[in-house]
Formats: sequence, structure tokens, C-alpha cells
Amino acid sequence: MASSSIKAISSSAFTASPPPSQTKPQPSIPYLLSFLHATSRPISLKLSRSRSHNSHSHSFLITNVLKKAESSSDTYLSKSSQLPKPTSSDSTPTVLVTEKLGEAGLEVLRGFGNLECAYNLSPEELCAKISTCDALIVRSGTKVTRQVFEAAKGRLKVVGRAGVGIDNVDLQAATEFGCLVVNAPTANTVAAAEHGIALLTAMSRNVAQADASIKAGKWQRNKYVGVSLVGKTLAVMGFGKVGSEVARRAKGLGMHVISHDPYAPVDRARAVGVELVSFEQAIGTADFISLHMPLTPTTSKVLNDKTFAQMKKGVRIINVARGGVIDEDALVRALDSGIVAQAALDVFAEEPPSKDSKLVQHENVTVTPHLGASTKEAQARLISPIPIKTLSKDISLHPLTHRILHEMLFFQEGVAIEIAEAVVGALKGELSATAVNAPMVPPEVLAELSPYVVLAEKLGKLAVQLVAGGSGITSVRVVYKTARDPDDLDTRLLRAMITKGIIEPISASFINLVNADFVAKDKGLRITEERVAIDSSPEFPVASIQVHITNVESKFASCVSKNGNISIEGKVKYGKPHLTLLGSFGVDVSLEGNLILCRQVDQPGMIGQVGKILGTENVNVNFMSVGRTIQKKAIMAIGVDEEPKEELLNKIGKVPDIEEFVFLKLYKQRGRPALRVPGCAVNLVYMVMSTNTEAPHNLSPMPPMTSHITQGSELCKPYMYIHEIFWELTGFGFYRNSEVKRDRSKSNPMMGDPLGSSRVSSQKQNCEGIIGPKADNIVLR
Ligand SMILES: NC(=O)C1=CN([C@@H]2O[C@H](COP(=O)(O)OP(=O)(O)OC[C@H]3O[C@@H](n4cnc5c(N)ncnc54)[C@H](O)[C@@H]3O)[C@@H](O)[C@H]2O)C=CC1
Ligand SMILES: O=C(O)C(=O)COP(=O)(O)O
Repeated sequence: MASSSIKAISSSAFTASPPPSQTKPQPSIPYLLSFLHATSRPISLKLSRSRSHNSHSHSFLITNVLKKAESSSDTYLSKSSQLPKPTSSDSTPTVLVTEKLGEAGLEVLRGFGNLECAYNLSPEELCAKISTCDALIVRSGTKVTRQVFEAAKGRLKVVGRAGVGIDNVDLQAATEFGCLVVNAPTANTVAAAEHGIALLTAMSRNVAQADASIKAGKWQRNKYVGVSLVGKTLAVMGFGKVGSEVARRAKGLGMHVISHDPYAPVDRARAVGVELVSFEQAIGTADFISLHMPLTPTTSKVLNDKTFAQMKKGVRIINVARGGVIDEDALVRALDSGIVAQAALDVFAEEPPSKDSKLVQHENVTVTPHLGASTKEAQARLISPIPIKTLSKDISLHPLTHRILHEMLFFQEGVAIEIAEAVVGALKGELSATAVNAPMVPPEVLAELSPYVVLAEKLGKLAVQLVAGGSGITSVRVVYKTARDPDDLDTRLLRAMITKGIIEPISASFINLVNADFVAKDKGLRITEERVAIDSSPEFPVASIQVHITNVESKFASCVSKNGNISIEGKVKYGKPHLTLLGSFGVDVSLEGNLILCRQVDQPGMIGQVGKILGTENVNVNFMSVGRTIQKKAIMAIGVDEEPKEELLNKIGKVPDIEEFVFLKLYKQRGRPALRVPGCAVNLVYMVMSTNTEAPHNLSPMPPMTSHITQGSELCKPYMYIHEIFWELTGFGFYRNSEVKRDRSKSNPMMGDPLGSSRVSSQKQNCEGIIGPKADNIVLR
């Protein structure tokens, strides 16, 4: 059990630096759940639409703790106080869509909140509108600049890019403002690949030019002799989703396909029969070059005078990626000199390009107006290579699971639905699977970390309240005791929640996974993390979390450890956060409600005296714990539901032999802290399918659960339903309020122990037990 080694696992070690003067992130209107807002509930309450929390209403006894940071952000704080506070009337989120989106996606958005479609807005008009919007959905035609985030005045929580390329969104600004950016990375892949192939074939046979010629009354058969594709070498630059689909199709046309992509796995390319080669080899040997990389500082103008000079004379270029990856003036020169025989372009550095653009007007250039993603199927409809009826006949399934299975196995959803669901999910406080500027925490990691996430935020809140006013926090050390290997413990979420717990109560900032590190750095707060390896079962991710605040004075001397730091430690017990160490004193206090901590002489009668004071003032005590210390001292921790009046606290302070006491406000958890994680349905259905195709028939609704699935669209119900079952019955820590309890007498040994081990692998087995024919081994109440 003893700690065997200590090593730093990661660190967001920030040196105090003055915050940028003009670009302060503004606080969000705190009605959204989870990581996207400041709220008393740290984790998304699934399917809930309650948005009535106002973090600004919490009063704290501590002031001036982040003195240094606050004094340097006076302007920001005073500005923030002018922000509109949420009211019940504006609690329905507003989503602004600035470019054409498929009707199916708009329908999802309408079902969730206020939808406003305003196309062709000028930058000024967008800025004027954005402060009334919670989400913005754009395609490639809207530039979401820093000015837009500034103009949003903290209300904008998510930007949805209905497509792949996010080069039109200022990601740095979004992150600084704590605004999540999500995209729809898969729905238009096939469309873009097909357009690439369309341009390849059209260009090689002069289709566009010949079409224009014949419409102009000419018949020029000799002029438009084309080139054949079969046996020619195509270099696919960027072997990602689109590039690999282009490669697959080009091989079908009999081409020899090579690819350059510094990050693509060799195996994936080999599986398609494509050889990965160096940049020079790719451009030096290809007859056709098709561009499929993102526009980044590295790929900007990657085709330029120098690289055109390295190409085979007469090479043909296709660009369905981004105009900026080509130096367009250099391409005109290469076309004029004959190095490049032809080019087919869907994208341009400036869109739309100027009417008299030499490139667009060049006779050897075929152009389309950024149409890569523009098919009906990509934008809105489902693509179904296998008809539903065929599938249903082969595998007899409950209707509830149809949509999930089809989508998983056979369907690709349109961009509109993909982005609408991502944005709605983000507004509900879920971590999005398509987040672009937040770390992706896989669903199974999220599931097992969830109780620790609650603990982390509570420890942050507690620690900051133990700091005496006037001493600025600059350095926080977090220690995780864990039996897990470093690779098996992702602490970003825990660090973000500790940061949130420390900073939010004492400043106008709001913290989420997107901006936690940025805000900490901005406030000159250095957070370092350490791992203490313990010799025990790695079943649980973390055995305990310690928060140490260094170089500060405390208002409760008992929480200062021997090395002079404010030190607290917490553990998750039975799915609930507990305080287990205060300074050098062991305690065991459930971190719910508010907390009164007293240090007293260890003698009979103390508990009675304090209890009597609380009782006469009608303050309900929900728990009490006394920890003895050496030297005849004791620490008494009292959990109270209400916030006691100041006179009452003074009375406690006057009890003889109470040497010091502190009141800490931790807020009561409202509702059931639970987490809806995208992707669970897929895990579950995968499991069901792989083990028992009959099982979905047994997904008949269980009454206590159905109340949770009545919200939301019909379309979502199967998901919600399966999420409910999955989490209620298998996600450890989610049956916190005893809604789900195993009745051992009815346990079915064939089905495994449904509330047993909580590791991911066994969760799947547990699901089998629960979703299988005999689900009566679970009692719901
Ligand atoms: N014209 C249109 O309407 C559409 C355009 N696109 C664009 O197509 C491009 C590719 O999209 P996806 O395949 O979905 O993205 P992806 O992220 O799946 O693939 C991009 C690939 O480029 C590779 N890459 C990154 N840097 C590279 C470099 N320096 N050299 C070579 N390869 C590099 C990456 O490793 C990755 O494999 C993006 O620029 C996207 O914006 C996508 C959809 C529609
Ligand atoms: O998804 C992409 O990257 C695209 O370029 C598609 O752009 P669009 O949504 O059609 O404006």
C-alpha cells in the first residue's frame, strides 16, 4: 500500500504572465450543464433541460484569493458584471445558422431550441447578432473571427462547422473564450471523394471545355483529345478520409496510386493497395496529383514555384481540399510554362475568386464553386447501401435498435444531422466526439472518471475556501494516488475540474475543458500534477486525489500540513466524494451539502453543544464525523443542508474549547449526477449483436426509466433508452442515489454480476446480463 514512487506525469506548469489586455474571455451565461458552463452541477444531468443555475449568486467568505490575477483583470471583471444575467424567459438556447443546412438538421435544432437562419450576413451583421446566440452553425462561407467571439459577450458556447475544414474558425480565439468548436468530419467524405474523381475524369477528357465549346456552336473534336487514366500514376496528397476514398476509386479506374501523408499508418494505406512515399517521390513521379490535406501553416502554399519545378512535365493537379495549399500565382506560371498541363479546382484561396482571376480564366483549368460537399445525400439524407428490409429480415431486431444499428453498420448521416446533433449535445453539456478544440476523452474513460470528476471540483472548491483572504494563489500541486500505469490514466479532465473548483468561486471566469489550462495560465496560476504509484488493484482509476496550495495563509490552521501548504485529500467512496485528509488529520466526510469544520479539545460533550446550537436554529445536520488527533485535539466535521446565519456561526465559535472553525460552502448536488456519453449506444449494441441477436427483443421499456426518455425527439429515443439502461445498470458511480440496486436473490449466475466489476471490459459482460432475456436480476426503484 505504501507509495513506492513519485513521478510527475504531466504538468500544466504555467509561469505567472500578464493576461492579454484586450482579449479576455467573457463569462458565459451559466445555464448550460457540465463542461460548457459554470453551474453548481459539475456533470451533465442526462436528458435534463433544467438551466436555472446562476453561479454568480453564490456568496463566498473568501475574497481576494487570486488577488494577483484579479487585480490584473479588473477591466474584465467589471465588464463581466454588465453581462446579461440569464432569466427564465431566455433560458431556451438560440442556435444561429448562417449558411444553408439540410432540413433534417434544422428539424433537430428546432426540436431543441430557438432556431434562427440568417444567410449572407456581413461580418458586421454577424457580430451584431451573435450576442443573442448560444450556438452558431456555419459552413465554409462564414468566417468566425476573434471579433465574433468578442462580440458574443460570453453567450456563444459552441460553434458547429457543418463540414470538415475548420480553417474559417479562429480556434485560438474560440479556446480562449471557452467556446467549443465541433465539426461534422465524416458525413461529406464520400461526396468530396466523388467530386475529386469527377474533376479527375472531367479534366482528363476536357468535358467542361468541350461542353462550353459545343454550346458556343463549335464542333472541335481534334482540340479536345483527352488523356487516359488507366496505368497512370496518381499521387494522393493526404491519405485521410477523403484521400483514401479517392485512392480506392482511382484504383477502380485502373490507376497506380501512391500517397504522401506523414501521419497516415502504413497498414491502412497498404490495405487499400497504396504505397506511402515521400513528398518528393510523390510529386516527382505522379501524372496526376490530388490534394487532400487540411490547410495548416505547414501545408499552406505547399505547391509553389519550387515544388512545381520538381514535378513531371505535363502533370495534372486536382484540388478539392483548400485553395490555400496552392500558391495560385505559381500555378498560373506552371500552367503557362507547361509544367502543369491541366488543373481542376474546387477550392480557392479567396472564395469566391475574383471574376478576372487569371487562374479561373485559364483555358487549361476546370473550376467548380466549392461543390465538394454539395450532394443531397451528404448534406441531409441517409445513404443506405443495404435496404432496411433486407437487414431486418436477416437479423430480426426490435424497432428501437433499428436506427442505431443501421447508422453504425450501413448508414452515413448527412452533414446537417451530424452537426445538429453535435451542437445540441454540446449545448446539453456533453463532451462532443467531434470536438476540435477540446481534448477527446473517450466515453469509457469519461464513464469511469465521472465520480472522480465530481470529487476533483469539490476539492478545488474546498481548498480555495481554506485560503485566508489577502494571500494570492499562484501554485497548486495535485497528487493522484493510483495503481494505474501512466498510459491508463488521463487526468486532463480532473485537472480541468480542480481548476474550475479553484477559480470559478472567486472570479467571473467560467471554466470548462476547453479553456481550463488557458484561464489558469491567464490568471498566473501554476498547476502541477504528480502521480504516486500505489501497490493495489488498478480497477479504480484513482485511489485518492490530493490538492496542495503552496505559499498561502489559511483561515483554518488545521488544514496546513507540516510543510506549510494547505493540503486536503479526497476519495471516492461508494460513488460519492469524501474528504479524507485535512492537513495532517485524517477525517472522513461526505462532500455534499455545506461543511462546518471545527478543531476542539478532545473531550466529551463537544458534539452535543454544537448540535444543540444548530438544532435550536433549525439547521439540519446531515452528517457528523469526528477525527481524533494527537495531543488531545479532535477535528469535527458537520455537514449541513442550509447555509447557517452568521450569528449561528458566531455562537459555534464561542463554544469553549472550540479552538478554530470554518464554514465551507460546497453546494448540494441537485438531481442525480449522471453523464450521458455519446458512443455508449454503439458499445452496447455492438455487445448485443456480438453475443445474442435475440436480445434486443427484450428491450421492453422498464417504467422507472421511461420518464427519462420522454424528452427529446422521436429520433433520439432509441439512443436515450439505451443510454439509460447502459448507465443506470452498468456505469459504476451512476447509481449514486440507490435508484438501481441489485437484488442478489434473483441473480442469474449465467448472466454475470451486473453491478460487479466496473472496468470497461466487464461492463460489456455486465450489459449482456442486463439486456439479456433475464433482466429481472435488477431492481429499479
Ligand atoms: N471541397 C469540399 O467541399 C471539401 C473539402 N474537404 C477538405 O478535404 C481535406 C481532407 O478532408 P478529410 O479527408 O476529411 O480530412 P482528414 O483529416 O481525414 O485527412 C487529412 C489527411 O491529411 C494528412 N496531412 C496532414 N498534413 C499533411 C501534409 N503536410 N502532407 C500530407 N498529408 C497531410 C493527415 O495526416 C490526414 O490523414 C480537408 O482540407 C477538408 O477541408 C473536405 C470535404 C469537402
Ligand atoms: O467540409 C469541408 O471541409 C468543405 O469544404 C465543405 O464545405 P461546405 O460545407 O460545402 O461549405
